[in-house]
Amino acid sequence: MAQKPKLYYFNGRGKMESVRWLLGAAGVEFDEEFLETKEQYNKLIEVGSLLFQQVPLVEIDGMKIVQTRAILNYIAAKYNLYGKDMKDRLFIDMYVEGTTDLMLAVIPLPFQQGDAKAKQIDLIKNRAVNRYFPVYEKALQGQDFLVGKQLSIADVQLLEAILMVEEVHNDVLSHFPGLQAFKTRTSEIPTIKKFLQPGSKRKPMPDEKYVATVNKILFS
Ligand SMILES: N[C@@H](CCC(=O)N[C@@H](CS)C(=O)NCC(=O)O)C(=O)O
Repeated sequence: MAQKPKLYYFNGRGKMESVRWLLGAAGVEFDEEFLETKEQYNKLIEVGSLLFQQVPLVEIDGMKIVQTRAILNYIAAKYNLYGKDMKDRLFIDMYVEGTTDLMLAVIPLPFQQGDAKAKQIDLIKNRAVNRYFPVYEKALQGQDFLVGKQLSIADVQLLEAILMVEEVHNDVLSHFPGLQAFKTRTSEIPTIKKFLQPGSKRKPMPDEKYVATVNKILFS
């Protein structure tokens, strides 16, 4: 039996969360090693596991792979979540880059304070409502999935992004009926439903402990 993928990252969302989501949606079980100390991180660098001295790192199919996009693309292709042809993949990639950009606006929030944080919160709403969500609302008109007739990484990441933005602005979908329906529909897909249940590998909103661990390992 093939070994389960193993994820190396902090015990929190960050750049690894989309990988957890994608494996969850694919129905693939995985193990995790959480970085708690600088020694652990330095050791991964010393033994040559981190190509660019950065996590996320995923051990899968006998390889140690880094760079979030590369990891996600590999998993999406392996588990048939990457469309049926080159043209599908092109649109999937564009949609995924959009949700990635939106989520990259949310990820730094726990590390920010005061005015900078307030500005970032405003920016997130502005970008979600005026730039990104209208595109997905339109793309979903008359169809269940963003690209073609099957679930892809683009849908999985869109649901992740919607839930993430809703944690900051809970009314953000109020003018997007298509996205509301998409959220309900996609959350009912059995593998995703399971991933959304308490006790799954999905990480909660980052807390102070997570922020302190990341700061200690990367910035001290
Ligand atoms: N392009 C990389 C960036 C990864 C990245 O910035 N990782 C952070 C943790 S989230 C890191 O390891 N930083 C240490 C460093 O850059 O020296 C990716 O998307 O995976």
